[in-house]
Amino acid sequence: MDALETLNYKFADCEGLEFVKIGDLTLAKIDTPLTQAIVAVQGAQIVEWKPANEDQLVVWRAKEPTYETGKSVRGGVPICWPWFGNHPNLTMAHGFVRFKDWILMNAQCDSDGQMHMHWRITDDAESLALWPHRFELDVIMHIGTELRIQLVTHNTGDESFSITQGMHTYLNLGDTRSTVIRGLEGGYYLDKLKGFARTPQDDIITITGAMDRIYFGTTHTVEVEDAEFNRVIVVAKEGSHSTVVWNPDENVPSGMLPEESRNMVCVEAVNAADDTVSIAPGERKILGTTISVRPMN
Ligand SMILES: O=P(O)(O)OC[C@H]1O[C@H](O)[C@H](O)[C@@H](O)[C@@H]1O
Repeated sequence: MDALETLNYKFADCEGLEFVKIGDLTLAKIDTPLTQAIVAVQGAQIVEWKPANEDQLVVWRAKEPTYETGKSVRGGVPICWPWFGNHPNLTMAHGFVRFKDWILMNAQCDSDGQMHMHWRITDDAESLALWPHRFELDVIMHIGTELRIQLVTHNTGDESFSITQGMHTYLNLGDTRSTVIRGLEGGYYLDKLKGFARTPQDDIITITGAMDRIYFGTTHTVEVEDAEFNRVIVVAKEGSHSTVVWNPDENVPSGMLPEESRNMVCVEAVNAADDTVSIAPGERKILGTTISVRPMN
């Protein structure tokens, strides 16, 4: 049996779950009375998600992404760990776990159609060469009318370590030009497009061009009001004191067409820059995010 057949055999009793291969990647396709989602084994990455009763995806995926080993699918919720953003020496942004194949420890579908998945990776020779610490990393997903993801870092070594991390959540919008983002006003952000200049955010956010910002002191829920699709996407979080808001405008990265930036924004539950997390030997710490959606009117 190859890896795909093994997964389909092992989780054959889990209704609404099927494993398929696209390009290089093995993907879990979830289709239940409550929800539709795709999760990649590489990176334990949610690739797309919506509640079954929504017409449009809530978690966005590029129209023509590449499904390649060593590359995140453009969209979804890439897991960034153990560093978020650029590394001082390596060219690899957002850590290495988004490029690793994760082990699906368990998958279970409730009778109402809610899917639960538990993914794990641990340190190995390759990870230790990039980042010299022992760890066990779990991703717990509850996929239903809401999408809840928890990233649990367990320090299995005998020295403390420090991480930055993120749930790089892409949200699907009818049109950025008629979208506002509430919940980050009143604080400040570091503007990556202006040399990380510290900038106050007095008002609610509108998306008028490229933005790449880290908002600080933001533990609370953010609401993304999308007039075009007449809905509000709610991003709640735990264990995070910073939030990234990103839209590339026409400077799109690989795997995305320039016109597609009108239909997405990333609102990311992160621990970024000075918002580091220190984990003692034997300790576990959680970063979590919950995405939900409601009608605007
Ligand atoms: O292309 P990626 O490595 O997935 O990164 C995509 C984006 O992620 C974050 O939101 C960063 O703030 C951006 O600067 C970066 O361009």
